[in-house]
Amino acid sequence: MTILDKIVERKKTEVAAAKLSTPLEELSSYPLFDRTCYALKEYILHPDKTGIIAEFKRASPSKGLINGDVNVADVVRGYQQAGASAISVLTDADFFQGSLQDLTDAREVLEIPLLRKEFIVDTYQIAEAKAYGADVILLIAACLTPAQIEEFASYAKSLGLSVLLEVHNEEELNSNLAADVDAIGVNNRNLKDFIVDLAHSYDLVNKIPDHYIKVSESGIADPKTIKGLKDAGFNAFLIGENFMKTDNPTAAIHTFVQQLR
Ligand SMILES: O=C(O)c1ccccc1NCC(=O)[C@H](O)[C@H](O)COP(=O)(O)O
Repeated sequence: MTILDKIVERKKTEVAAAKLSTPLEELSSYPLFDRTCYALKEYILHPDKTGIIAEFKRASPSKGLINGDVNVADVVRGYQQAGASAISVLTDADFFQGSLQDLTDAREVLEIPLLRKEFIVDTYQIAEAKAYGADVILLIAACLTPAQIEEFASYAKSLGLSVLLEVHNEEELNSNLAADVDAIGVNNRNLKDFIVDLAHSYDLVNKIPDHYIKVSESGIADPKTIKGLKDAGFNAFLIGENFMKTDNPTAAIHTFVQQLR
């Protein structure tokens, strides 16, 4: 069993418990459920922004603890001030030490799109994303069937959320080009063995239809890499560990962004 299989198994149990403790009708009465979301496409394509989707990530299966001594609101506020186009917050507790509270704490200080970075296996988690403050959800092709991706993307759209579809290879890309997806992310990290290789982005960029926002995800640690990915056709860059592993993620993103200009 791979880590990804274990995460997905754990998610199914977690969702079943959440549905019992907070039924969907209750979620939809949460104050944050009734709001207009920030549209991912608009912020990624905005000329004053960097295209960076900066991620708040305390820990990961591949690296263990990355940074246990950080405040989510302080970090994401700093990311926003540095010119991030959007923010990603991991909400998984068992493998990434995240929470839905982190998502809400981030929402309170942001005026740019907020991605719930989660392993979505059920539409319930999409409603939960909206109720706790997200504007964008992630659908991971390696965890879902093409029919689920269509259904989940359509449900997210009905709630006004943007949808980022994550793929790792050409087969996942070609089987899942759903109409309600806004952005396609190529994860440079293989979620089964954690090997990171930017070649995945370069191999797939021209195969992604141009009406989708194109995002390169994982393993980005050098501003020069962004220049190369932009020249190849990417609009956005998901970066977590490179900022989070430092003592001061806000200072790290500021320095990184200055080197982009
Ligand atoms: O990061 C991991 O170890 C990981 C393991 C298993 C499933 C997902 C995982 N990460 C999620 C992500 O996709 C990254 O957090 C995101 O792309 C940022 O990557 P990085 O800049 O390398 O932190």
